[in-house]
Amino acid sequence: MTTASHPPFPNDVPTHPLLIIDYTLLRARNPQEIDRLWEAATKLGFWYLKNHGAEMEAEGMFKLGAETMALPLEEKLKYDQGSDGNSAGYKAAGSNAVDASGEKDTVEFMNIAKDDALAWPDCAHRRYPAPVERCMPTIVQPFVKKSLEVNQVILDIFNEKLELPQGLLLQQHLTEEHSGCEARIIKNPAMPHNVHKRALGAHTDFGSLSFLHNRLGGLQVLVPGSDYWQYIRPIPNHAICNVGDALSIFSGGILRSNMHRVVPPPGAQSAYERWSIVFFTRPGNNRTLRAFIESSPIIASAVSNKPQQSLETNSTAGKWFSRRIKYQKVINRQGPETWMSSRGTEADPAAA
Ligand SMILES: O=C(O)CCC(=O)C(=O)O
Ligand SMILES: [Fe+2]
Repeated sequence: MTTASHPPFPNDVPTHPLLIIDYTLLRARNPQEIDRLWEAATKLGFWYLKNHGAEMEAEGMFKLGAETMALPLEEKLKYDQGSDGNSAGYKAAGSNAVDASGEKDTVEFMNIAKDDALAWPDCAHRRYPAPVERCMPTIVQPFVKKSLEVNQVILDIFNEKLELPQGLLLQQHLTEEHSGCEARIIKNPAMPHNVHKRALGAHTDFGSLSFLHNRLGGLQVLVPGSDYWQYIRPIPNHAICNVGDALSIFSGGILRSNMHRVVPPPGAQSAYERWSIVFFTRPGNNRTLRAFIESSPIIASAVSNKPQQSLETNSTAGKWFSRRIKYQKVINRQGPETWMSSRGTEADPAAA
């Protein structure tokens, strides 16, 4: 990994530590490592993952990202995700709000749907800029497949810890079913030292599991019980994993979908472009988002202990996802209520 080209994360900036989970131990179903993962996933919902085996694939995605984002803006805009709630495609900087006031974000994304990556050379939803199409079989597909594999192992472990019937969580996330699963390339421009614009507003992730690779600081979490943002320090070759809304809802709130945001990197790192690569595992579009109370006594008891929390969304994963994307868009904004319409579990005070 190329870390030499930018200054290290400053030592004088406070960070929030995360548990470091070893994927090779998880794959071997090591009971102690599973307990540590469980602690991380239920208390904060974030952890580092080492030895995940996707280091080379992520590196390929960083290179592809640089080539893709270097295209002229007008070329990238030909692949725009639009404003109707579709995620796949390009999201220009400034097209999403970062808060209820409608302030604009500073990041650009290229979202590549898992369905398109796996259907290539056919197309499931849409086509992508030339570098992405060219690298689909050599870089995107291997990254998507590795990420799916890692997240499936974690889902299977959560399934057992939640005492769900075998395979129930995996059935919500079948690879061959169309879903919002996607690979994302994120670029935030270098910012002048005195500019503190939020790159990505405070949010919870929409899907089940996020597998994130970043190099510069800027990711921050709001730790339960505290009211200030804390940086997560990037560690070379360690992915940052987190639970999203869908998995939190399926688990009756036992697994935590925690608020996070992205701000410019701290200290001398702020003079550099910030890049990240994410894979989001999300349920099949037709799966209903609700707690599995009939399938697990521990989920049933978690739900009955928090009667105020709304875990009956009456929404499919596809609709939930599409609503959140649509109402984040500045172009769809009518007022603060539009931002509220884009919210997921973070809007539910009982989930805090
Ligand atoms: O870039 C990062 O470090 C985090 C990105 C993120 O939170 C997201 O894309 O949902
Ligand atoms: Fe996120």
